[in-house]
Amino acid sequence: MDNNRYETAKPVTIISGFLGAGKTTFLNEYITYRKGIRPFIIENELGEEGIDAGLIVAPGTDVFELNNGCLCCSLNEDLFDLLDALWKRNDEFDELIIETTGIADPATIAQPFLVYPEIEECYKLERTICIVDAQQIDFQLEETEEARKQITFADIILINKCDTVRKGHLSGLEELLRNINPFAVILSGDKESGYPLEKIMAFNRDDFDGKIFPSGATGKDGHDHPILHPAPHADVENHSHPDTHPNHEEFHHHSISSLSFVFDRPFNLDRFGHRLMMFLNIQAKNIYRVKGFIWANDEPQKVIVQSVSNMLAITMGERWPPEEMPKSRLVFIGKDLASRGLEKMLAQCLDKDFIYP
Ligand SMILES: Nc1nc2c(ncn2[C@@H]2O[C@H](COP(=O)(O)OP(=O)(O)OP(=O)(O)O)[C@@H](O)[C@H]2O)c(=O)[nH]1
Repeated sequence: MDNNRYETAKPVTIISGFLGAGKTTFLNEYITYRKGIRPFIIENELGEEGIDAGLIVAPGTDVFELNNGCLCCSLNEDLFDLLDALWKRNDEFDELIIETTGIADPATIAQPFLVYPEIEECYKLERTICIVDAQQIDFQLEETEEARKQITFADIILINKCDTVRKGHLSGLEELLRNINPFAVILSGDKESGYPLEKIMAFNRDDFDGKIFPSGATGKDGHDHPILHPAPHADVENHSHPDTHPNHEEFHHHSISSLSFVFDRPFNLDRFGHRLMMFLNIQAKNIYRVKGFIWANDEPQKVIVQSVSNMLAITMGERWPPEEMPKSRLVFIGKDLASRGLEKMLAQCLDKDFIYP
């Protein structure tokens, strides 16, 4: 990267938050609010199948997908290369936004921006926002370390999904979050009533510099070694099952793993919704997140599948492009995922009578 770029350094926003907290939903609002400012978005997803990029609503938004790994560990080296490559076309965008995976440690992703001078010259980390699911966060804090790390490193904690909890719950939650991170600005909102974007944009990280480094991350000074480490190899398994056509990709990150499925035969939508709901109810403690698009019989549109814990939402997306053979893509993220059971359950929901054209 060239030197003396400080004046033109691109502002960077990191959006973190546990699986399904509402990062992509917030990102869509953020981009809409910043109309006229050209964002470049880095979408990092755990599974082989990138789903989030397809859920970005602003047309023509520049989205780069980094899938099948986590920027905070296995893809950390890729981030450096990407930032380098991106700088060469820096006249094409005004700001950089990174949406992390739901289990990323944002401190590791932010570190290069804060302590690596070559990057700091070109990119200025303006804010890290942690999206918190008002309803699920107690469970997530109890069950995982990742949710706590994300809150600890945030400049701004945005309590999301306030529509799903009672008002009284929010004051207790705010106190809990303040105990975890006393330095963050705590805000709240939800997708229906909106987010306090003006306050978020007014936040100036420089006012807080030096105060918010948790253990494991360091301030601007004192580093004389490269921050980006070579990636440890992800543990990848690949199976193929000719009768149902799913592709499995599994890798482990901390104790959380993901399973991706691709099916080229349509689902029976009623059976799918019913079976998945039952499965989630039984497995709610293990399955943190399901997301994807499915091809359902007789539906000209993609069917969007979203679940956080055992809350399942099935909605209609855009039409399948006529030139594209529809395919269902589903990602399951959780602990001790039973791949055989999941595959069997999904295979049972396929439309058995479908005949390939
Ligand atoms: N009730 C309610 N649901 C919400 C709100 N925000 C997001 N959701 C829903 O929560 C689900 C997950 O939202 P996403 O924005 O995809 O969450 P995410 O954090 O990007 O998910 P991952 O990238 O998989 O970690 C979707 O079904 C959203 O529609 C909200 O404020 N209220």
